[in-house]
Amino acid sequence: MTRRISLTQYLIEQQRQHGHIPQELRLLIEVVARACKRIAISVNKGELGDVLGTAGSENVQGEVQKKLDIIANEVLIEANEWGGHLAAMASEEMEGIYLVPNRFPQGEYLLMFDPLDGSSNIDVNVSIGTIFSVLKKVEGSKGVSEDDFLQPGSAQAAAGYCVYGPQTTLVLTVGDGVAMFTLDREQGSFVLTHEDVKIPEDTKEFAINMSNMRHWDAPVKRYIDECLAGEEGPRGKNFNMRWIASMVADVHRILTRGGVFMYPWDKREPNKAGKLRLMYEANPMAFLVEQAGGAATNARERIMDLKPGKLHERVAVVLGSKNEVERITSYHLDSAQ
Ligand SMILES: O=P(O)(O)OC[C@H]1O[C@](O)(COP(=O)(O)O)[C@@H](O)[C@@H]1O
Ligand SMILES: [Mg+2]
Ligand SMILES: [Mg+2]
Repeated sequence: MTRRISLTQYLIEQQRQHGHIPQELRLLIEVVARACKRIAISVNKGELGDVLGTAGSENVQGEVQKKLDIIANEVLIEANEWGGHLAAMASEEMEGIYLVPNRFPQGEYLLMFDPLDGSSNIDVNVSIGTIFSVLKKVEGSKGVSEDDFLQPGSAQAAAGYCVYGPQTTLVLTVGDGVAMFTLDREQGSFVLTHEDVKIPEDTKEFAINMSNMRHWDAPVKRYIDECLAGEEGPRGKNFNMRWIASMVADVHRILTRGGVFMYPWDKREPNKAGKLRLMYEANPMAFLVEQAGGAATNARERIMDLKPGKLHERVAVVLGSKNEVERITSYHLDSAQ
């Protein structure tokens, strides 16, 4: 039975008893959680809050922005800029980094986020989320520039997401396993509902957008063909498939019952490494998945070892149940020889 303590109590334990996090990081995470509560309120209002539909603008990646993409971005910035623990922020929805203005207290941390993940699901009332990643400014560096953000995922001090689904659930790691907190709307607080989350090493469930099959690379096709062959095929077991098209919701299912998620490189845009973004989608999810005993690669290398070249860098993603991720990665490495 999981202890029913609040996010605040959990973080105080992490700070005081286990010495895993400094006070500034605890307070920063609490501010992010408060922002997620505000976003959850907007998400829940839907049509009534005039938050659905497009905003009529494009982000730096050339994607049409939804109203909620912009609302969630503003909520996260407003909540965090006066917190006093941050030097700068970066977001999917902003081209450059956002320096905390001088009128606010300055801190040592850098916060990155995908304010609203699963944008195509907003208007159809399907689970969406917010993904975040926390880094520390490199010691001794004066001021803050984009270069300060370009650290590998292994340097993350904390990472998590909040999924706005049938329940609003915040999932967090500070490098000491993964914990899940469900929002108690009456109390207005996140309550611990799963501690020490573990992803089973094996699975019979995969997640991939099958409509891209004709664009895949041979090792991806080989892996999925083998899954589809079921009991009669080389795997000797039947596989199930799920694709929610919100990475947050797909990863949440994997953290809950296992599975493998893939958004591989494909031939549609051969010059891009993948669709998903390294710094504020792949790295935080990789940190969570590894902390839960799973694995995360770009089909060849560990995602958290990659040294980012730019803020909005893209990456191929294979994550989830360890043995399955290792299999897919080995198919890619074999084909390169
Ligand atoms: O529509 P597709 O190509 O299946 O892509 C779905 C993927 O795109 C994303 O929605 C991208 O995230 P954003 O909504 O933040 O741009 C992922 O959450 C999801 O896994
Ligand atoms: Mg996203
Ligand atoms: Mg987004």
